Amino acid sequence: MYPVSNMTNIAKGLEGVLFTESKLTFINGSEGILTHLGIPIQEWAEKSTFEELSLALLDGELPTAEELAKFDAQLRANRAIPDKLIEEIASFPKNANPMQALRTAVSYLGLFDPQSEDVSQEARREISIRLIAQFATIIAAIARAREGQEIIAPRADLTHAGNFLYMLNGKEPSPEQARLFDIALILHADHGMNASTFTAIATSSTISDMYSCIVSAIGALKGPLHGGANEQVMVMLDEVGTPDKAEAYITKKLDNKEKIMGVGHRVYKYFDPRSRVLRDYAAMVADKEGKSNYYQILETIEKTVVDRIGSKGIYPNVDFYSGTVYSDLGIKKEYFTPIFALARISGWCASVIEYSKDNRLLRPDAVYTGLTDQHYKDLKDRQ
Ligand SMILES: CC(=O)SCCNC(=O)CCNC(=O)[C@H](O)C(C)(C)COP(=O)(O)OP(=O)(O)OC[C@H]1O[C@@H](n2cnc3c(N)ncnc32)[C@H](O)[C@@H]1OP(=O)(O)O
Ligand SMILES: O=C([O-])CC(=O)C(=O)O
Repeated sequence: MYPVSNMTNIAKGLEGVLFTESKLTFINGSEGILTHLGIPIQEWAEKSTFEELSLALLDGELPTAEELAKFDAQLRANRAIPDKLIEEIASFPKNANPMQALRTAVSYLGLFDPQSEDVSQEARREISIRLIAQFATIIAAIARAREGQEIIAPRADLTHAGNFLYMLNGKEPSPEQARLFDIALILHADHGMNASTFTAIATSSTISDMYSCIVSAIGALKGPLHGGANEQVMVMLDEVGTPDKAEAYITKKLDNKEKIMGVGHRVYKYFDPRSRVLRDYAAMVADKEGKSNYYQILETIEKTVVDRIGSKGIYPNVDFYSGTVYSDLGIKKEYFTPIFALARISGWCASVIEYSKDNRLLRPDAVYTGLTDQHYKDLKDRQ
């Protein structure tokens, strides 16, 4: 008989387990507070840019104007992707899931990077800059190819957000549209030890290469319990149809013990502060464009959920309102999760770099609950 460990210490879902230190992101889930480098997310959204937050996360400090200008120039200079990759993306099956396509494209991109096997901190940072820049080009190319449209080359004279919308929609966005998208990217850039960041770190903890870390993270973000929820919220809105049907729809789902997408969070037991910022923009868009249908449905769903299960700590998360903002920018729901990745690439890279400074192999354990004292039985003796 082998010793069998006791079950009392299982932290299911690693809930509340502290495995490392980080100076990047702080979350207070009971009060709905999120900060990066100690600065509230609302201030980042109001005053900063995705470029600046990305650099601040990579280096763990606010950049000077000169450092930011250099980083911005590096991003602009690194937007192009290899022709071979463009050809490959153009040949992906049209019905492939865009997150599968992204995972494949990033893996393929790594084959062309002569630095890809270098796991030094300097190389990890240089690769990160290229990945942040090239994610935009890859995701826009995947969307265009999937829609049967011509792939558009990046432009160096536009901001990161503006250039992405240009490559995606085939026309330059207005400054307001580019800024709105920039804010959405800021809100999604990092979020502590979420499942995809943890996955990236787990891969990096074996001293694996940057591309492998990011490909692992894309796979984790894809699921509907994490980044995939934003697309599912739009599916729900289309199922509901009109605002007057929202309350009955949600009540029925909750009565049937079904989950509502875009609400609930492992850490937030109150409003996710990112959902408040996005709600304000969603409301603005609804008023301005007279497109209030989705917004009104969401408002009713929010009220019904908070009334019914707010006491369990279930409130809207970041995925709840983001889709309506993206829809207004002409983005189809199939691309919402890749767009989450477009922002989260900064957090993934920054977290891998931070963890690698004082690496320790991640290797938790499981309580063994299987058989003991068995012996191999020949196939012929098994029933
Ligand atoms: C960017 C992001 O990743 S944000 C999260 C995006 N994901 C979603 O929006 C998917 C919907 N939400 C969920 O599935 C969950 O809230 C998660 C996975 C995000 C977090 O789940 P957990 O921390 O494991 O919470 P858990 O499942 O223990 O829920 C606690 C209670 O709230 C209920 N609950 C949690 N989320 C929801 C939901 N979305 N709808 C209805 N009830 C819910 C659970 O059924 C459970 O009820 P019970 O105690 O009566 O059994
Ligand atoms: O932190 C989490 O578990 C999920 C989340 O909100 C994010 O990744 O943005």
